[in-house]
Amino acid sequence: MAASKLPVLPLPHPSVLLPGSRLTLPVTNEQPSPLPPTLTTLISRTAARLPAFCVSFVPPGRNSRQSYLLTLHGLARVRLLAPYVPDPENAFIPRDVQYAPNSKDVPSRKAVDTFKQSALRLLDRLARDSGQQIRRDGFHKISGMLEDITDARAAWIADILVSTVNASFADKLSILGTNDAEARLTLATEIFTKLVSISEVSTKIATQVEESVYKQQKEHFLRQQLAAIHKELQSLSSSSSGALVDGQSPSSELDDDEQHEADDMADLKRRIEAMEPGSEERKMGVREWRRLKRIPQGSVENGVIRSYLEWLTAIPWPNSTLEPPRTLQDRSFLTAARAQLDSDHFGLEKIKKRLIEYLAVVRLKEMNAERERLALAATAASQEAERQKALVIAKDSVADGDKAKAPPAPKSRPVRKSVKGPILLFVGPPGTGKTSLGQSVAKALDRPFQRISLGGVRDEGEIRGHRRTYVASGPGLIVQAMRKAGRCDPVLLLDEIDKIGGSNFHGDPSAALLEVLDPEQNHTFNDHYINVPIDLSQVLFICTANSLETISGPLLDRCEIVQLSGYTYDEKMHIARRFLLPKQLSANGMDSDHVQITEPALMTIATQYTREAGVRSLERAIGAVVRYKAVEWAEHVDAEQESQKNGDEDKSAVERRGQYNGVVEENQLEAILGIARWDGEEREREERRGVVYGLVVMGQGEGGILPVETIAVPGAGRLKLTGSLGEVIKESGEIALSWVKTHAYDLLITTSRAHDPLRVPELIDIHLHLPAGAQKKDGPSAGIAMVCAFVSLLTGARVPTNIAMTGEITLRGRVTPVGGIKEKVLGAHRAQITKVILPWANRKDVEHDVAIEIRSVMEFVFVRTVNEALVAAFGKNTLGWRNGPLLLESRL
Ligand SMILES: Nc1ncnc2c1ncn2[C@@H]1O[C@H](COP(=O)(O)OP(=O)(O)OP(=O)(O)O)[C@@H](O)[C@H]1O
Repeated sequence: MAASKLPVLPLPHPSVLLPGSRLTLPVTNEQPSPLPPTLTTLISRTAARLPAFCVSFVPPGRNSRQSYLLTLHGLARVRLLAPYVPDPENAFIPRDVQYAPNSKDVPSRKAVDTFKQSALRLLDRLARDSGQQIRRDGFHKISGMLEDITDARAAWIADILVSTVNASFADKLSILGTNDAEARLTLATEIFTKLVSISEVSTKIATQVEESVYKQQKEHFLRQQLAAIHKELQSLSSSSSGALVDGQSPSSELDDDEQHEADDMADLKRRIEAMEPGSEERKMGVREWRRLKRIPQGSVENGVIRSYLEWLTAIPWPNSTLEPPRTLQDRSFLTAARAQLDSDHFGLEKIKKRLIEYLAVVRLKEMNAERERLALAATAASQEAERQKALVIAKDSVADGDKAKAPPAPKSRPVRKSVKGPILLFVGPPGTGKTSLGQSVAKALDRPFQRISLGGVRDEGEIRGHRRTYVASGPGLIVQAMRKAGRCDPVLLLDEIDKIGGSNFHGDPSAALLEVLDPEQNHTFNDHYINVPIDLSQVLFICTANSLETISGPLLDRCEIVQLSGYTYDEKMHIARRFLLPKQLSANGMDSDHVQITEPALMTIATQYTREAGVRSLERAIGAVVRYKAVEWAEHVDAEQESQKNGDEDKSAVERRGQYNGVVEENQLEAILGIARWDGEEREREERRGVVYGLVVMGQGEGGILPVETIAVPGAGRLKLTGSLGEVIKESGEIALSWVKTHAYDLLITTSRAHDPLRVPELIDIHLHLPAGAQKKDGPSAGIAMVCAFVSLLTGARVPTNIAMTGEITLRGRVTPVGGIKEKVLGAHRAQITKVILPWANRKDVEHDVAIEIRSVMEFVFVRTVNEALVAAFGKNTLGWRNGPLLLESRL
């Protein structure tokens, strides 16, 4: 390593001079500024034998403010032996340096090849990215040189390339500090690869930005053009129509898009301004309005915000100025409510009584709340007066130079207290008037009524709305109903809450419903779309369900259950005459002069064309009859008019069609409604061995009869149960069979107490089936029916088909009470059962719930034990009791 002395010139940051490359710096006449020494590169044209770089000066032109240009040419690598300390006296004193040894090793082929590849790729990229032809040519020239270069010269060209390609300061420094040729090539390869990828990424980003800008510009440009075309067309059409209609241009509502757009926006703005100052909803409205103004019209985002604002401003937000309906304050409120309920519904006395109690509670609460409101308003008014007084004093004192503080303004939005009673839940079969009772309550309270159907709702979002990030998102059912109601205190009927889905991967709709119904939470109900807490505390919720089984415990907990059962035929007759027929007549443009349905005809419609607990099918059938008569009437009127037109001679048209007769008789029903659906069913119900009729309440809450069928088949002494039975009903079957087996000897089925009737005299299986297999059945109430069926099968005695029964049994042979007595008895009555066997403990239910007209036409036998049930079912002397039936007490 050769040592020498050379003068040192510090370069300004971030210049680095590499061997083989050139650097031009401006130099002023003044003293050089103390720039931080970056690299010690040596200078001397005269003093050194092996100079590190050559210099050339370009003197300034005539303008003396121009500086000299100093061009430096790098020659070799040298190391400064002592730290550089600038000497203010003499900037160019020679210092001790050491030349880097001349690397004799030729770098490996592989290193040279990869270096060349990376360098060529980089040069190619730079040439492509470069805007100037001259620079592009320069890069191509270097590429050409690079391809011809020898391996020994590769490291030399690496130095030149690194200083040419805009490498970073750190990279240039590390190249300068690496003397070994192979190491330098590897380093240069890394630098070039890095630069290529940086260039690729920045080109990509630049292209994307360019594209989006281009798109926006294009959209803007096209919109401008479109507007200009519209304008041009408008002026054309107005000038041409002006020529036609005396200077007046008829404008269609479809023409003036821009005007309507402006009107809509102004309307939206007005609605936001009308929101209560300082409220959450107003803040949100203002925020979104500002966003809307920033986003170009016609863009997707613009539409999304617009429809959000439409919703936000359409919700009836609680307002302190909203007056509660005066109806509640009226002294005759309860009498009027009673009259309303009576005018809308027949019967339902207990339910109406309960509703009147409910309305009385609502009224009391409202009156209390009103009193509190008045007291609050009085306090607020006196506070305001105080404030005004204080304000005047404060102003005076400010005028006097005294900086007294003005008293704070009172808080906005006084909260209106909730005035609702408990949440009512109407439970009962379809068509029993649950929805229409809700409507009557709303009418009585003089509030808007909205019905929300929850049947089949599986997605929480349907109740709570979907977040605005979803495509085509919108608010949930509650907010939709509130908007339609248009007031913050409507009556909302949540229909079919028993059909709402539970927790699944779409969330938990019933949990959302819980929040809606919970008075503790519903003053801040959160709809995901609206995203501002909504106060539902003024809403009166009424729920309906067909059965209570599928309603979750917490939901039931919040509700007060009001049970509606089916109607008797007698009630149906009244409802049909007083409500359904007049409703259908007016719906079909007829009146009672034109259609009269006779009493027997109406009864036939109710008994043979419909078999339901409610009156919906009955209403439909009556509607069909009325429509049929409406067609006849219309034809008759046409024929009359025709004859009048043709003069009196031509009466044949009317005669041809016959005279119109508005009376509907029983014998015309088949022509109008078709063959009766239930006719003859009773005849099918023939007495059979092993078949007994039980009483059930079905999924819709409707009572009816269900045959319990048994047969004996060759087998292994087992019981087989079919008919989509649940666990409880299966166990009931086992208990019934065990009881029969235990008493087989007493019932003369076997000849010894030790014999099993399923094994002696023959080995058999008993198959018990409950038809209507598609319907899931469960519950213990078929116990006595099963015992009777087994006894009938094994003894051959039969139970008459006019008898039906229900009751749970214990292993000791006791009959215990069951539920749904009213529905079951009504169902039995509809099915023309005349004798019903029921548990003794259910006497009170019959007494309280079953209408007197039903009790008077049906026989009720209340039994305490299975023995009594058997006597009631088979008759006193049918079964051959070994020791007399009443002596038979269970031995268990
Ligand atoms: N007691 C009654 N008096 C007069 N009309 C009645 C009575 N009960 C039901 N209706 C009429 O029967 C029709 C069906 O009643 P509604 O729609 O209220 O049944 P629902 O119990 O709500 O049935 P669903 O469970 O299917 O919703 C309505 O037109 C209603 O006015």
